[in-house]
Amino acid sequence: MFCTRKVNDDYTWVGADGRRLAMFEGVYDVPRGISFNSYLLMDGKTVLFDTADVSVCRSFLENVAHGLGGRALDYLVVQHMEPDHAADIRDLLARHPETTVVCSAAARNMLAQFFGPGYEGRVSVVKEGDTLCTGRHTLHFVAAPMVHWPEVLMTYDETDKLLLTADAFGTFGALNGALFADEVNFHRDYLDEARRYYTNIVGKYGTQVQAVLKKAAGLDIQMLLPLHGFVWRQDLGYILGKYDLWSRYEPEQRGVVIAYASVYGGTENAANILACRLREQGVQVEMFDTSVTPASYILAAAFRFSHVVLAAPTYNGGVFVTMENLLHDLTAHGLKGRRAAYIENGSWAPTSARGMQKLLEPLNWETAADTVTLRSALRQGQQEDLERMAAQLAESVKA
Ligand SMILES: Cc1cc2nc3c(=O)[nH]c(=O)nc-3n(C[C@H](O)[C@H](O)[C@H](O)COP(=O)(O)O)c2cc1C
Repeated sequence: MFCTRKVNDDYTWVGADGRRLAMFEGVYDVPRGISFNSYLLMDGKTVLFDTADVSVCRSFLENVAHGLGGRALDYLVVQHMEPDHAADIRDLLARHPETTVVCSAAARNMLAQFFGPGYEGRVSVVKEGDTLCTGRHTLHFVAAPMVHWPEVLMTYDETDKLLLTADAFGTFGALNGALFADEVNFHRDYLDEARRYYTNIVGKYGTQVQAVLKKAAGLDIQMLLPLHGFVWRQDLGYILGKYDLWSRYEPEQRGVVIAYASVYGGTENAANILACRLREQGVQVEMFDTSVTPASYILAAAFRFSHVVLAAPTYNGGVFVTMENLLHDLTAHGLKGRRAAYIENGSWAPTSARGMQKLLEPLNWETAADTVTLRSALRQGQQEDLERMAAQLAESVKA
């Protein structure tokens, strides 16, 4: 049975929630599920914006059929070829031989890569500035290359003043019956997952996001329709403001993320003591054990806060493996402008601070405090080293 929601008079959400996915894109756990959004415009011509993930194909096709109410599907606008939105294209086009695919030239090539030959005759390639009139509605295509794939298009409906944003403004988390961000307490219940979605999936492409935000600033936008998460029809400045900060790599909050790795507890002990000394000085702290918390959460926290403390044992002459993994992730996402401090540990030749700094070199982070070196465990007098680190960090956080 169909499960759809009206966005407005002419647009209908025909997507689906997924709650059985263990790992989104094979990397990100999604304990609260994820939605795969697709939108149907019913006008003189009918237009579907993107398809959905293979896991929700049956519900999606049922929703589209219901939304069309027996009418032909004139256009499928493919804004993004990533399979969580494009996997159902083949099934959809098999059911609708009348449909023309509207997409960028890069998406046309990917269509052939994913689905083989046979679609060329059904594709109409559009580029930035091209329009499609469907009757009452005029659609403008806005190129959004590398937000976060090269073929991405966004679509601006100048009639209803809404922007279909592809993966931008998405969030992890199923919709659970809500469609609009103003139907939930987004700030309290979804912002963390929106940040984790943005920073991990789009975060590397801050420059490209800034370019799209500049284009968006020139449009009168009343609604944002992303491919995951909620439709924004109120307080658009809130989410646009977050995207502006995140894409400029500006922290949302002054404070310290402490990410530590520890085999036997010595490094963890030092990290806990440092957290106490920081709190005593009124500094906001968030702590993560890199062996327990997936890197995606720690990366998102590092985007949120201004300072990062990294604490890890030396491991076979290098850095303990779960910390090494986190540092690769931070570097891969190009997070700029954080200030860092390091706690290293080793039972015979502690070198993990140097190892961590080397891994983070491409980010050019400034160092905010003297490194603390443990030899197996904190020894008498080393509490003072941690106090000094906390004082230096507190000064830098409050600067
Ligand atoms: C597999 C393995 C490799 C290690 N390699 C080194 C090393 O190369 N240099 C060193 O000084 N300590 C090395 N250590 C020792 C740990 O770094 C040291 O015991 C440290 O104090 C552990 O900190 P923790 O109590 O936070 O787990 C190694 C330990 C293990 C288990």
